[in-house]
Amino acid sequence: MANNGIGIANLPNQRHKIVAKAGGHFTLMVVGESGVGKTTLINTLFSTELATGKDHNKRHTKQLDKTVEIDIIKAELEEKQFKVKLTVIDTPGFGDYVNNRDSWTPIVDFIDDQHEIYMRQEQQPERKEKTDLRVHACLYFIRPTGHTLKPLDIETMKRLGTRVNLIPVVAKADTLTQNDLAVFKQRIREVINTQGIRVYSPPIETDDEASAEHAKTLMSAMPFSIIGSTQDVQTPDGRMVKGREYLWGVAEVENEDHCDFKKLRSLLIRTHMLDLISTTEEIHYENYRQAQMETRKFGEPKVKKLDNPKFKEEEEMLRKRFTEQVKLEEARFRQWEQHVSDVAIPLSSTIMPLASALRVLAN
Ligand SMILES: Nc1nc2c(ncn2[C@@H]2O[C@H](COP(=O)(O)OP(=O)(O)OP(=O)(O)O)[C@@H](O)[C@H]2O)c(=O)[nH]1
Repeated sequence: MANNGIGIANLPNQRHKIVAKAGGHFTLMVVGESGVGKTTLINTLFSTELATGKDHNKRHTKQLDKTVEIDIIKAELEEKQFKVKLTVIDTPGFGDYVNNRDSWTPIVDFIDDQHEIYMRQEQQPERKEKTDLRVHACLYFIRPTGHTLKPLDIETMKRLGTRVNLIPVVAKADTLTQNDLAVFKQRIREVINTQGIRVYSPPIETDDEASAEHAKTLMSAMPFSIIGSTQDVQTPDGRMVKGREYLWGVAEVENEDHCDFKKLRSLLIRTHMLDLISTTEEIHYENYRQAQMETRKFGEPKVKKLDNPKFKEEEEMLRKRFTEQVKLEEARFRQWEQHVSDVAIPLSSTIMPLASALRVLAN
């Protein structure tokens, strides 16, 4: 029978057409210390100058405002007539300070707030045009120290993993030797396991051997080592590739022997974008919704957390200083009072006889 595009068997094609026409909406968050290569990777991933780098000479001035910022970059990408509205959430300022305690708070709050905004919109009678900035994947950049995860990495990843599809990446993989990189990745995997950090794992489809195999390869490569570069360079054997040139040769972005960039790109853009979107909806958003529904009445606004731990710390310090100042002033006042009463006693001893003499005179 000729396939005329009608029937249940054609549903996947129909769905493909509908989805292709409507396009997708994908939100990617990047978290990592300054200069770890976030901007470069974003530009390498999407082959465009999507994100502009920061002025690294001015980085020291960030110490003054002491907050992690949230930058939103929007772009529309098209590949093979499939449009994707891409939103990249950058988080400059993370890990830049001497005391980085709680520097994950603005990031975690942003993720929660997006779930909250979406949930509130769903509860409205008119639900057509929803603003949706729920984060579908979060790339966590690990500095290539070659040692292990830092406490800040562990604490932040723990909090991110329960809220979002967390994908850890080892940044600037070209700065480590292949051997050191393998050891570093193994150590990170061990810490992730022992600390119970939840990371995104692609689903293993039992009915599709090829994709199950692909998913397994992706999983075993976690945390993905990456090299970012938008520069075209020539390899010693004459190929033009995206990479970074060194005296010893070229570190190639798309060479699987050099790093896992291709695997990461495949996961994000080619094979698992839809899964990242649906797990965000079905797991992370549902978790948030359920947790909120258990503690709030329908339609009730969220109690805004004013107790940012960082502000709380400052408030506590101010209160202490104020109390000390008051105590000091009180002591000074008491001293002065004592002094006044010491002076007043001899004075009263002269005034009193004078008063009785006057009274006698008056009589
Ligand atoms: N060796 C090496 N250097 C890299 C790599 N990726 C980026 N860099 C360099 O690292 C520096 C910082 O890169 P950015 O992409 O601006 O880093 P960032 O994380 O966006 O930094 P902020 O914008 O300050 O948050 C630049 O000089 C890049 O050329 C990489 O994979 N390997």
